[in-house]
Amino acid sequence: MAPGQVTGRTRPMKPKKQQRTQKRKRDDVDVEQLEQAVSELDSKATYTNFSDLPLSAPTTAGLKAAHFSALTDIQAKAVPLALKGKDILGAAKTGSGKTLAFLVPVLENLYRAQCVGGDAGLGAMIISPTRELAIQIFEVLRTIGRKGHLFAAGLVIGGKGLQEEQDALARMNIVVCTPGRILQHLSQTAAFNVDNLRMLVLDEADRILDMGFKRDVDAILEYLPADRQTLLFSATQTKRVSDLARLSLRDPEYISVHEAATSATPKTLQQNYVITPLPDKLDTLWSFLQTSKKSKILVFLSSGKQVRFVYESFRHMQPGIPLLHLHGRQKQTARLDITEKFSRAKHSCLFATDVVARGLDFPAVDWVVQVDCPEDADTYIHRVGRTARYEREGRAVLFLDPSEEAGMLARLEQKRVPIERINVRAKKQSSIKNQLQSMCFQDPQLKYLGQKCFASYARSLHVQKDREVFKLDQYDLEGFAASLGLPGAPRIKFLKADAEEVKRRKNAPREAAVAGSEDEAESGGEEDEDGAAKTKSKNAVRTKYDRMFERQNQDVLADHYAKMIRTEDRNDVDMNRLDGEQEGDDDLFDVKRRIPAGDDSPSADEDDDDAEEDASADPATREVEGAKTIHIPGAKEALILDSKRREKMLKSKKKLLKLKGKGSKLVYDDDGNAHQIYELEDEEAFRARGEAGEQRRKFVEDEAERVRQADLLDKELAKEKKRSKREKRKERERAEAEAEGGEGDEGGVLDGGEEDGLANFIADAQAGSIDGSEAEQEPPKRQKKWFENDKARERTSRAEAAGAREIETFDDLEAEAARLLG
Ligand SMILES: Nc1ncnc2c1ncn2[C@@H]1O[C@H](COP(=O)(O)OP(=O)(O)OP(=O)(O)O)[C@@H](O)[C@H]1O
Repeated sequence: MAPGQVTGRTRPMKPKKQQRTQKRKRDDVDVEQLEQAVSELDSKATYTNFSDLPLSAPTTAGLKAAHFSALTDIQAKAVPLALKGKDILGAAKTGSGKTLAFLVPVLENLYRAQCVGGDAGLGAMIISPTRELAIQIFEVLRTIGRKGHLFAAGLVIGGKGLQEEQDALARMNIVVCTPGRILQHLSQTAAFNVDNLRMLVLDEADRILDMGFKRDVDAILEYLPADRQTLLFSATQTKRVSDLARLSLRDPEYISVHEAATSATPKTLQQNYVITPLPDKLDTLWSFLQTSKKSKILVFLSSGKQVRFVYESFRHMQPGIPLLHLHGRQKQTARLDITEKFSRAKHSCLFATDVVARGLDFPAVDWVVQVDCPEDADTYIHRVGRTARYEREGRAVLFLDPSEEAGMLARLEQKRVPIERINVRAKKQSSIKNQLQSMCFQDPQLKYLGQKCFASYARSLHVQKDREVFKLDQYDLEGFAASLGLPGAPRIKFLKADAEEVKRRKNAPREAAVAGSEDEAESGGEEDEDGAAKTKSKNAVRTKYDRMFERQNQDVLADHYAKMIRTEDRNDVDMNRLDGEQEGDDDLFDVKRRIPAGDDSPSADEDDDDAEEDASADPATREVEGAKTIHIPGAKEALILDSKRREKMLKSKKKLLKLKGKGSKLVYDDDGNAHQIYELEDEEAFRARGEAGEQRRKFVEDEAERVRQADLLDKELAKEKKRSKREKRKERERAEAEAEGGEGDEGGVLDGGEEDGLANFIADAQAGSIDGSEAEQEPPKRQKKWFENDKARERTSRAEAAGAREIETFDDLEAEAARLLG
């Protein structure tokens, strides 16, 4: 089988094509025999090997080449039924071979239907919730289809040019895809014809049918012919009647390999949990890595921001095991690269979101560590299923906050997940809190990541549906912030439920924009992190303001933005919130839209991105009394919003700075803690040191002594300076004297050393005199000074000339002085 391959019919037949045609003729005979054998197949019988089933020669050869011979439980039950054209809901444990349970029937049913080549059109569509899983399914399809099948198969998951995919789609017989991208083609690619579709497969069906993909899947189903075979597979299967109705299943067979089993997870998987209060989670994780350096570990965290922070901070601390990280916000190429690296690695630790929780078949994972509690038992089952695959051994450990223990254990018990508590050995437990703190202090980027990590974790807790497991008020969030190395918990604002309606009305324009974009996401979005459909606009025009207000966690400050805000306590990032708003502690983040007075539709300069950032992010902008007065922290007075010019001013960082007061100076101690220059001492500590008068006297004495010592030092330094000055002068005089003594001695004069300038000047003068041409000349006339007339200058010159001639000794000088005075 060649992916994306198509045969042309207008050109003369090449030898290869001839061979193919002959092969097809042979296949026709095969097909008839196979049809007969399949119709006689007893779907209730127990089959143990692939060779027991009526499979085509290419499939048999492909399976053999990949060393698949014995059927797994799910394969033994599902394949015969699927070969007979039945709709199937297949549920089996993770790693039990569900992929082959649907791929073998896909190849076989299309083969028997001779759905091959460009004219046959698309015969089978296999939908996966994530790109990584789609790629993996496609690889397995290639592996077992490469021995003689002529289907054109393709992968449509985005990340490539749309045009490229469009061209290939028109010729495909089998497509493996993600919901968002295939829907995009169904609605945009004219040549993509699905009228002949015979089989639809949903891998991780429960995930694909849940709310995140609902709109996409419903829209896809609209395009597909109703007369088709549908196969649904998952480790946690849906049996909801509404889902089955949506898919128009025809008398489906429900095959559950779980139901007979005592547990929903593989027998070879050892599962434990440890009670770790939220603030100690990273310490426990670090300690775990320190004791498992020779393992392959997959660590699940609840969001991409958590993943980034843990990866970046742990990387700096050099844990002694190669680290990788994967989340939905990474570029597709990077994601693939990391997936491959982790697959190949022998010892490595991958920090990841639930984007890798389902279906991925990383070889030989030793440990699955769930640092953040999964949202439900199904997610737990999929996560731990990344280890102990297909009869291999594996271990899983779940970190639970004390408040999560009872609720989560009850959920796991309901799903028949056997899990036991273990304790962390105190001896092995080490703390990285101080290291994280100093790293966050030194690296503002890391601190910013930490803030975002905190906010996203708090948000993830808040949006959890299962309130019996996730009790928001029982988490030590302050301690958690400290454990991330943050100087305090970024304050996250939760709305009060009853205040929600008021806010909704106030924020109506934003909500409309967000709702619009969500619609888009569900109908045309691509998968983003954690497998959720990503917002993607197609028809609605979204301005940058819409995007701006959709942003989450605006209350966590970016560095540049934090600098603009005067706070008593810099950790309290939510200090400058709207006046009069009440603090709630049990509801959603408040992402408050700040509406300029008298203008609901943003009118600022669309090109000024900085301005947009500042204006959007600045919680210091307040709405007071109908949003007419704005208070800028640090500004002397409130700013009245009475014109567009003033509004603009608020959007310019530079202008905003002008309105602000100056910051106060801080000094940092050796541990990196900031202090005011003069800080009041703790009163108790002060009293403990003795009576105030005595302390004062001692202070004065000490200071006097310090001043005396400093004075002595100063005097010594001054003396030293004087001495060296004197020596330098003497040195210079000596050099001058030597130079004068050596006049006429050419070598001596020109070898000026330190006093080159002087030596050269003398040499020039000599050259003039040797030349002789100007020997008898008068010295050049000096410039007239501003107070001299011509006569006065003449007089002075004569006197100078006379003086110059006569004064040679001290006696001459005295005589001249007497002459002048007399
Ligand atoms: N018949 C078989 N013989 C030997 N190995 C098999 C067989 N079927 C599947 N495997 C192997 O078992 C592993 C798990 O298979 P697969 O990925 O299909 O599991 P799964 O049930 O889809 O798991 P998940 O629920 O996590 O998606 C793979 O490495 C695959 O190669």
